[in-house]
Amino acid sequence: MIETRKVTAEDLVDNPVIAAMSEYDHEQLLFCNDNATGLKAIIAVHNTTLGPALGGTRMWMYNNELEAINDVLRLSRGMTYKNSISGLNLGGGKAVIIGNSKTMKSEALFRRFGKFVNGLAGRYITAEDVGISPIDMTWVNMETDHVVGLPGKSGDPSPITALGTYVGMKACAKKQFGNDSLAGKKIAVQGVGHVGEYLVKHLREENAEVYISDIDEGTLKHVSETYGAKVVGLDEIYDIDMDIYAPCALGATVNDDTLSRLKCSIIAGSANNQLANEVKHGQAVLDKGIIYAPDYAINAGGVINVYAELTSNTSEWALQKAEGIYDTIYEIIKRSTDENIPAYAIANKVAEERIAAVGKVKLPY
Ligand SMILES: NC(=O)c1ccc[n+]([C@@H]2O[C@H](COP(=O)([O-])OP(=O)(O)OC[C@H]3O[C@@H](n4cnc5c(N)ncnc54)[C@H](O)[C@@H]3O)[C@@H](O)[C@H]2O)c1
Repeated sequence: MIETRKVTAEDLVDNPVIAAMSEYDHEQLLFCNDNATGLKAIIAVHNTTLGPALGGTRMWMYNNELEAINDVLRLSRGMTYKNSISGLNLGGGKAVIIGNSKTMKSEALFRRFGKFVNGLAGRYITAEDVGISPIDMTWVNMETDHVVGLPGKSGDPSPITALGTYVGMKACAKKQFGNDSLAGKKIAVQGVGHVGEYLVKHLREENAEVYISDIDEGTLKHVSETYGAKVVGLDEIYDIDMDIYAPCALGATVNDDTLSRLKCSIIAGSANNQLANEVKHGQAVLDKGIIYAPDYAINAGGVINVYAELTSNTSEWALQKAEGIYDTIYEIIKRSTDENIPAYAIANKVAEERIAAVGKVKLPY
């Protein structure tokens, strides 16, 4: 997670939006409006030093423009860090469509959005995010080639995200326990949806003792029976005796309350924005001697998957690249321990260092 100071109503009175962009060095913010289709969207290009800005499009009923601006600025910056730390030749971008994803979708709206994306001539490449389905992206694709993750292309990113999370967890085990075996380790996986289920499969194949929770009873029963994982309550999961906590559902589950209860010595999962407050809880985790695998580094399998599609690499290449998350996480947590600096801050530094180094030999895209 990359925290950004939120733009306030006062900022917008005293300063133009561009001042908010300059705070975290965003390159471009494109406001898109089309009365005929009802499209209201914002595309943010944060940084293109490493390559074209890639990041998904989110459709959300924001309460006001300020919320949408804040979200797109924060998310696009996060993509710059994720793409950089993953060693991809991609910058960071994101788009938000302001509207109700249940009632406002149409072919015309997404084709109009696709025209706006196309107008950026490849500086921004879009993909699915919250509120967007594959069919929506096929409509976008009718107007622009700058789309990834289309049906029939690189496919479901969840298995590769789970693989990256699994190997990242093993890297944490190596640092914390002296070897990377997860056999016999007590691991609590919160949320056994697309990524969580594949992760449980890897863990059970290595004979870890796996505990699971999920709000969906059917999913819980399926995963428990298929892999022999033990079901625990939604809140109980924070209190059980465990070695590793793997958040794979919600953000902000590492917070004041849970940190006073968690008995684990590793936090490694696929969920985005795991630390409720990056600075406060990143430091608290370090102080408690817990190894934390920064979320955007450990869950980068999905973006690696679409990068393979973009660069015409094979799925084997993507799998191999995702296995490299082991080394990425190990380097971050080793530096975190050696320098006594929270892991999230080290991850940010590593991402920034790569951008600065490559920036010396390359003009922005
Ligand atoms: N799918 C990917 O490739 C990918 C890539 C990067 C990051 N992520 C992140 O990983 C997480 C999981 O993604 P996913 O694709 O598996 O999503 P998903 O929706 O398929 O699975 C999430 C699961 O969490 C469950 N859940 C919701 N609230 C819960 C709660 N309070 N307690 C326990 N379980 C709860 C849901 O019922 C669901 O089964 C998300 O945070 C997502 O943003 C996913």
